[in-house]
Amino acid sequence: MWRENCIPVIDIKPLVDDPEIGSENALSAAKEITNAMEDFGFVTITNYDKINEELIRSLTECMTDFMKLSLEERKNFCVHDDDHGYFPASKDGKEGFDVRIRGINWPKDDGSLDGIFDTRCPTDHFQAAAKNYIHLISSLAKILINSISKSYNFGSKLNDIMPGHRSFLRVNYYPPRESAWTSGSDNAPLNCVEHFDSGIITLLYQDDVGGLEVQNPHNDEWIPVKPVPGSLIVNTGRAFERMSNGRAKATKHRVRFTPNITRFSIPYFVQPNPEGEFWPFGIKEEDRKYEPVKYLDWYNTNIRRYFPEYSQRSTK
Ligand SMILES: O=C(O)CCC(=O)C(=O)O
Ligand SMILES: [Fe+2]
Repeated sequence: MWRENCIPVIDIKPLVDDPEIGSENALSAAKEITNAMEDFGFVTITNYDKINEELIRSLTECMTDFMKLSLEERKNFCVHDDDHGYFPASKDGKEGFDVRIRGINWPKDDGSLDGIFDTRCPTDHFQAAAKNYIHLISSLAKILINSISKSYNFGSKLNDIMPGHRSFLRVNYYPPRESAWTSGSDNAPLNCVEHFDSGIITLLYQDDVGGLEVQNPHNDEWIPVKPVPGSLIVNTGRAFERMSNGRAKATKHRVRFTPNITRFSIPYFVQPNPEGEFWPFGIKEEDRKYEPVKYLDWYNTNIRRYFPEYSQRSTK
């Protein structure tokens, strides 16, 4: 447990080159990821070169242009009854834009994604950049879900609840501010409140400003998740913790306040079909710690209740 107080960095290329995990190298990358999900709930992965600087720049430039609109104009892109579109700053001062392709199927092996593009974007350029990002990140999601399924003997159970998935991309924009809007359990000034992610996994890009921290559940200490150029972060969501019978850990995280600087992060929240049922897959009935639940019911009763400030938005 918490072998060292720093988040492991893993080269993902062996797994991308061999997603069926036939080679020793792919197997050892898969194992390292599993270990990290159980120790920290967080891992930094390198060498997924499809998400490159240019792709990130085009998305963050579109978001920067959008932020030049007045708040009133930006609010035209809010979708109040569903989980996409613009969300203005609330408790922690962070704002952002959620973009969703309702995945009819889980991505095909060539990375192409069938789906319905739900989100009205501010410009065609924004829409194209978001679509492009979602296509490339969701093929990484598929590789990781496959690796998780193999490591935990899920069989096809997890893949079976992915068609119709409601994964979504969020572009988080932290405006430059002189002081923080909120603080943490230890009074640290924050830019993003302490929270768990709720889905299966989150694939997160953070820029080089820093500030992301994860809590060691054993001693409550906050550990920085340092920006590593060209990397992405993978973290465990509550649903995967449950599916793995508590072996993978969803760990609390937050973003520390940094004065007078704009910060971007881009999470892709991998979530199953809201109607999909899950339980500790691959575990004998008598050893299961959790009952079967439907994703949306479980989210509404468990997650929304405990983190109202962080989950006002639906996962439909
Ligand atoms: O901005 C970050 O680095 C983390 C954001 C985050 O945890 C989230 O949006 O769930
Ligand atoms: Fe998060």
